[in-house]
Amino acid sequence: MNVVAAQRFSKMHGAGNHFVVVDLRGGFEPAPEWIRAVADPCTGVGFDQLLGIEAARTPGAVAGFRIWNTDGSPARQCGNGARCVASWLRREGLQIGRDFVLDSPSGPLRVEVLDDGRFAVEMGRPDFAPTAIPFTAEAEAPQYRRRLFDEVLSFGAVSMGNPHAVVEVADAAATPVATLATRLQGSGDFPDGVNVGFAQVLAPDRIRLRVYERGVGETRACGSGACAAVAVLVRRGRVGREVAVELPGGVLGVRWPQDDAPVTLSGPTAFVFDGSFAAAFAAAAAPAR
Ligand SMILES: N[C@H](CCC[C@H](N)C(=O)O)C(=O)O
Repeated sequence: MNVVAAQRFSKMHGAGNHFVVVDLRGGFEPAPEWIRAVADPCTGVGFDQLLGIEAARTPGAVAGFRIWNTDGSPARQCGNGARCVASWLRREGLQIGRDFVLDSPSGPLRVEVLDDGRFAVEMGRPDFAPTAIPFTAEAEAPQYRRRLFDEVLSFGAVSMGNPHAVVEVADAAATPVATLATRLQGSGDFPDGVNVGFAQVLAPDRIRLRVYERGVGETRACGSGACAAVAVLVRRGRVGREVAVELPGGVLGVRWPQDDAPVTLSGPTAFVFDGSFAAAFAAAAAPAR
């Protein structure tokens, strides 16, 4: 049987951040070339991340998932994706109640079902230690400064299971996001690369955010980026512990009750369509495991 031709998928989005969800439980292993082909919005489907559903890995979890970026690289954390995986599993008929655990590449995540297709995910504790990110700074600080070409960029850095830098800006809409983010990504300061957020504080409980992701580019929404932005801004005393994050694709809720507590991310999920890949996609796919 041609595993890839038979491979079904769902196109979903969470606050405008779009995903292709595939079920890996039958043994299908996506190859990087195949992932890049599916990511192309003209000749493939188009996504910010490919999400692969797997069996649970830890006791107590109902299922697991893996994450890939459009360039075929694996990612360790995806907040919007975790909500879409939860929604996908519920639609599949998995009896999961209102509160359950999913195994993500960066560890188990607790998920809560809210109303109207919304889900909340516990994204773990922000880790500001440079070695955890990883980031080459010698000591941890709320803000770092780096000269990049002709200007000095100030930013905070944190791991939400994946690496994030957060730059506070006066006007997110007017910020040259791609230029600044690719300079920071190319600086060599983040050995595993970095997702770069540009946050404009509107009020202590509301920010505007644009995120340029590692392995993807600018996205309409980034869940872990929203958590990272709030964590960095809380640490600098710029916002409170419960913040609405306005992204180009929608609004996400971020709550970080106290320093030693996990950050909770809430927001919408939506199904766009279901499909199955044509046989032509098989050419670039790896054999089944
Ligand atoms: N969009 C995702 C994050 C993807 C991060 C990925 N680009 C990486 O390499 O870490 C989210 O909603 O959290």
